[in-house]
Amino acid sequence: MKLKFTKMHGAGNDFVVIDAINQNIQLSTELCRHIGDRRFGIGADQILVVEASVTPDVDFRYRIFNADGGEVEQCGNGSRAFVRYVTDKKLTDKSCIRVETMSGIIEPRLEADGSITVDMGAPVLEAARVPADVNGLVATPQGDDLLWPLQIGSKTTLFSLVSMGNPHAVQVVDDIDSAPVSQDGPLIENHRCFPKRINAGFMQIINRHHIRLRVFERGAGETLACGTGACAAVVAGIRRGLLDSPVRVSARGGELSIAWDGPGQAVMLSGPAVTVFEGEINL
Ligand SMILES: N[C@@H](CCC[C@H](N)C(=O)O)C(=O)O
Repeated sequence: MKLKFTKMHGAGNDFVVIDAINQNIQLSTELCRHIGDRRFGIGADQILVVEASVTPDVDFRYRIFNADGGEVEQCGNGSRAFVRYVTDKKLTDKSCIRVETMSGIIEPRLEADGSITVDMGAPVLEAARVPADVNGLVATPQGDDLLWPLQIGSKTTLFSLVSMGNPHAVQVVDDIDSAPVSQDGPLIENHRCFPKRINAGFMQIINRHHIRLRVFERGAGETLACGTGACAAVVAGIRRGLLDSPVRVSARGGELSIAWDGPGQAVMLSGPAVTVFEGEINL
């Protein structure tokens, strides 16, 4: 079988995007792993699948698979790539579209200047709903925020737990370049407190409107940028009184911008979405 695809990225977080409206494709875990493989397949952090929605008033269904083949709830950078894709492929002529994901509806908007802003919905801040099993742990109150002390290797680290539809554990570090991302990332991702595993964010605060961020993503390893990770880090930083909206997020692969007005409000994510090439793969 031949499958047409488009290779895209958002701030270096790269995707294989597949049109499942005009192509008949059944994606298995194995197939996603093969497509995501950088040596034997095409190579990507995530595989994004564009489907028609069956829900009234919703334009598309958007499915997200990590490079390890697991289907996940949300992908912020992918949602911008999704909009660029459906617009360029003329699958819609709307500038504001409603997209169904595993974790609910998101509303990305194509701005007049070509940039894309996504209403990512309100963050979930209760640890149990992230989900995290923190029974027995003592949370550290900081204002109205809670920091959870987790044993990572031989040390105890304080984490903010945030769900943007997908789970994030965010810690503040002094220096992002020397942060133990590759060493601690897998330990955090697979920590026994996180029944669905977790994305591990390492945030360095530059000033109240600017952070540097690295994310060890669940199912993909460290990526050059993580959109939901940027949302989660900014939400955590604002709740701890360390940041003010809007916040510029410098990732290794590019810049994102996050705005959030506080609990119960939607997080707005802006950033680039770029098409790299089109191709066809024999499967
Ligand atoms: N790169 C993404 C997040 C993709 C999913 C994540 N790895 C997970 O497993 O939750 C983004 O830009 O948000």
